[in-house]
Amino acid sequence: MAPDTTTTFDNTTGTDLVKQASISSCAYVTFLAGDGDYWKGVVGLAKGLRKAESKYPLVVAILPDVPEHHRKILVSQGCILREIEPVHPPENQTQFAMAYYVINYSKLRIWEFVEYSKMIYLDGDIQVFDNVDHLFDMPGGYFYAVMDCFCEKTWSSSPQYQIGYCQQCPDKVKWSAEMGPKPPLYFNAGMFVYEPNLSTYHDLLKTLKVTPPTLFAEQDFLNMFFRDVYKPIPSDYNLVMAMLWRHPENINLDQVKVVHYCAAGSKPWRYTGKEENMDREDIKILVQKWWDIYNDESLDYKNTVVAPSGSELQPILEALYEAGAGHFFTAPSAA
Ligand SMILES: O=c1ccn([C@@H]2O[C@H](COP(=O)(O)OP(=O)(O)O)[C@@H](O)[C@H]2O)c(=O)[nH]1
Ligand SMILES: OC[C@H]1O[C@H](O[C@@H]2[C@@H](O)[C@H](O)[C@@H](O)[C@H](O)[C@@H]2O)[C@H](O)[C@@H](O)[C@H]1O
Ligand SMILES: [Mn+2]
Repeated sequence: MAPDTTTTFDNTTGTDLVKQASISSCAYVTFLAGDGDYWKGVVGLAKGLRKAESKYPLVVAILPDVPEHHRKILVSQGCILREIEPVHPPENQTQFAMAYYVINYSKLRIWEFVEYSKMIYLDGDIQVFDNVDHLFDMPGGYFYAVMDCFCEKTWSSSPQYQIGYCQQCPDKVKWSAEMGPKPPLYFNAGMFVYEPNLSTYHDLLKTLKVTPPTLFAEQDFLNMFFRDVYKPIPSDYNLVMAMLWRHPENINLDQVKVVHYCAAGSKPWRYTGKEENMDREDIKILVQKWWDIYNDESLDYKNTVVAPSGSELQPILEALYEAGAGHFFTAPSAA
């Protein structure tokens, strides 16, 4: 849990100016690589979190190949940029489900962000339509994420797909014993709640060195690594798009808070409607909802929060700034 900073101040009037300043060191974090168009996803996410009135910042773990003009756009939208070095999986002839998945191992760097006690990772192709800040209050020590679905063609080379087994409907086609041990619950790595920690970080990198890459790259690796502490959370917190046509019985679109545009052809900023399932009415509505936020100028970040001077507030602002709230306002000017 994020540490609560109980701060009370005596001032000349002897009143407590601040009963409780809970500077919770929590933040959302996403990942951006390359000079392509995923930066649009990150801008959409930053504006979506603002629209959902989240009280936490969005950190963007960026690879060195993200160009300066994309970085400037993200900063202008209030993002906190953290440049990371790529993480490469061991040399191997693995065919990833998507060739570009190899860069996704770099996500592992976010365990190094220990200035935050708890973070929620969100892919750049995710949008948050309702406030999910309460996820930061869940008990610590676990890895929270939404269960994935094995029914898309991207899974076609997996044993699950070959027998038609999916954890979303385990009784439809049962896992047969001769297939070996039933796979443990498996999460989608596009959204998860985790606790940055240096020893976990070093353990991740050390374990990666001796783990042959597999179909879903870092997603498979994270599922293996956090298997014993993984706790499923409802799909409202990460609607893996294919669930809409694969397991509609498991989805209540009215309750969905977070949408993951991971199905082929569903990235809103590239949407043409031509790929399979992309002509569905629910997809068109979700893509339009993403664009409504992306195009909403009232959601653009404005440097509106500047520390007001004034002797009364000064000691509070200095304490808050020292306690790490510096990303909410500029350094208070000397009294
Ligand atoms: O060219 C790329 C590809 C991926 N990503 C990041 O890596 C995440 C995972 O890739 P993607 O979402 O495309 O995988 P999917 O969830 O669709 O399988 C993206 O959301 C982005 O945050 C990126 O920044 N640039
Ligand atoms: O690098 C592996 C990626 O694997 C996952 O994407 C997949 C997975 O969800 C499949 O189940 C879907 O069928 C597929 O569409 C989707 O792209 C994560 O979303 C992404 O963040 C990243 O970890
Ligand atoms: Mn994604």
